[in-house]
Amino acid sequence: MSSESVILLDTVNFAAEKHRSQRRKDDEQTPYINHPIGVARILSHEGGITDIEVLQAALLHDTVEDTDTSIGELQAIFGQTVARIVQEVTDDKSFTKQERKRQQVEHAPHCSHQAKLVKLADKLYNLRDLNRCMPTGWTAERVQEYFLWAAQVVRGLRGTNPVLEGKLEELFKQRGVDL
Ligand SMILES: Nc1nc2c(ncn2[C@@H]2O[C@H](COP(=O)(O)OP(=O)(O)O)[C@@H](OP(=O)(O)OP(=O)(O)O)[C@H]2O)c(=O)[nH]1
Repeated sequence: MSSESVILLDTVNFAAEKHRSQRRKDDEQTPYINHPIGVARILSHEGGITDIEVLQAALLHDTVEDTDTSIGELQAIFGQTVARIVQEVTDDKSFTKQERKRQQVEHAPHCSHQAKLVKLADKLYNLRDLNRCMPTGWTAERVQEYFLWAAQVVRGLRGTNPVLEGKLEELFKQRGVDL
């Protein structure tokens, strides 16, 4: 097995252990790990990304925001670059949800190219997931609001990956949202 395959298996195993008890918000309570794996797969299979550190960061992108993982832990195990990308895509949960949403829009254009890739794939996954089924308790209005907000973030990520941006643009168009 190639050393990169070994690294990716180690990374996905770390993420799976960290997200072990978490579920998505859909009625089926899909295991949360499906999301980071899907984000990494979008990058490799649709975005044509082979940069292993971007793929690792995608697998780990919610570990600091949503589990007990620290950036220092990621740095020690996976190195400085992977930890830095994850840091860039991690919301500061000490702020209100509204403020975090505002910060994502403001920060998107200033992220590194690697972090922008992870953010694009993350949004693509979540928007497709919303088209697949509504999270428990969500209304059609909340879904539309998420699309509108996501478009603001994606506007700040333009010029990063034409394929992913094209697919996002199509999803926004279907909802009547201009990019
Ligand atoms: N579409 C969808 N999303 C789900 C599901 N389960 C969990 N999520 C997560 O919910 C978040 C979007 O919901 P919001 O209402 O905006 O945020 P909240 O988590 O603070 O409630 C996203 O996380 P996030 O880290 O806030 O991502 P993002 O909003 O930064 O993209 C998404 O990954 C699901 O079944 N479907």
